[in-house]
Amino acid sequence: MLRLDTRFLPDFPQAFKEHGPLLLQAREALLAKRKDPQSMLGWMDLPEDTETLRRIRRYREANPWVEDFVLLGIGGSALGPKALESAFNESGVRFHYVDHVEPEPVLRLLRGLDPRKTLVNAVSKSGATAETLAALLVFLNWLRENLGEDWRRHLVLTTDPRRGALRALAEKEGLEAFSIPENVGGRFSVLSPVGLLPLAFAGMDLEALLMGARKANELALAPLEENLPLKTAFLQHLHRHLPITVFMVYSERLKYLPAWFVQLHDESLGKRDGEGNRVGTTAVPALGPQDQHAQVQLFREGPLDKLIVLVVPEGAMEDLLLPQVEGLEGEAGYLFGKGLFQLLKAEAEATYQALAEAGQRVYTLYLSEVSPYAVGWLLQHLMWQTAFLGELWRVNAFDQPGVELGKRLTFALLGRPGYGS
Ligand SMILES: O=P(O)(O)OC[C@H]1O[C@](O)(CO)[C@@H](O)[C@@H]1O
Repeated sequence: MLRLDTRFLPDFPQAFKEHGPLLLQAREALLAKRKDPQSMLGWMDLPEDTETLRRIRRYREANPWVEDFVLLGIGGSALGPKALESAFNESGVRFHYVDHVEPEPVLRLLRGLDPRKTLVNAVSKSGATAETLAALLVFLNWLRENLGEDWRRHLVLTTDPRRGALRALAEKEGLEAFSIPENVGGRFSVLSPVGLLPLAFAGMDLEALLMGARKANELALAPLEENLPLKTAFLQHLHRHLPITVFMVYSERLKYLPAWFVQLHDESLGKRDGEGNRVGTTAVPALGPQDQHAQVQLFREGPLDKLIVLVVPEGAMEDLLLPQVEGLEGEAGYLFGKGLFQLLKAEAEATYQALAEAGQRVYTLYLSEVSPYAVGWLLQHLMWQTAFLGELWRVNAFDQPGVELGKRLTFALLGRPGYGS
């Protein structure tokens, strides 16, 4: 269950009603592109793809020996699985993410792994990402050196159905490979094999995850009054004059979710529009209660230049009672006999009120609980929010031209042929 609370934005309901035609027009414009394979809207259909889920489950069952799962990938090829595995891994399989190029942690990882018990999943839609290719060179060589001809069973690829270096490698070596649909972009791919394959090894309830995402799809197509994604897209649109949008999650299990949202929001919406104007707001990640002892100072007394979104669970899957401890009555007596979740909820509510009191524009998305269903709903909801904003801000939410120069300069610095010196 996902519930929007805008009690500190009293002007919102009326403004939402007044902008109804604009919002419905944006939705129509987006949906009109749905049939065009170039439109990159395939993420809308992922929650219905039960055939891929069946294939992934069969692959998981055929490989019960895995004790360490190493994901090689970056950006949308790592952030989604990392966020969900961190929240829902109950399997005992250890996960490692090589989504960087710092040698020491990679060396430490290699020295600690047993290749016979390790499955490496290289994830790259393009098959051209330098960080992922570098990691693949290391781990493919490591598997070959340690396992001989058996190495092929320990490497699975997730990539484009037809193109790119990873697809070519899979075909040449007869490797197991899963496809990222051509019309699904990286930061929208968490419900494709990019997320589903690792999460199957993490023992996550993937049916519930996809069921929640289907709920978000249903609401995105609903009439205005029930249309949660249009409501939060409009909240972002109404506050587009504020340069910062804070995404603050009150869940330790979801601590990697803000990084996933930062890529989704900033890489989709930080663009030039049709007239060449620079468009976009900056997503700032935050974690409760950690940032009550950090960024909240800035949010309370710094510039009133932020739209703040709190993501707060309303219930716990299980709670932990705080015992009485003799000698701590003075300072901690008010906690005796309360549940830890009661403290989490009180702190989230207090922060919500304190931020509103400071004059920041703030709203809350309440999750019924941190469950696969509720988080699947939230992820797909945020993808719809982002896609609607692309229409409202007249930008292409599904490309990322701005990241290309850095890649070309890297190639030149490394002397890649055809990229200058
Ligand atoms: O999955 P790939 O093609 O390796 O891309 C990884 C990431 O790099 C980007 O393409 C940006 O360079 C992101 O959009 C993407 O999530």
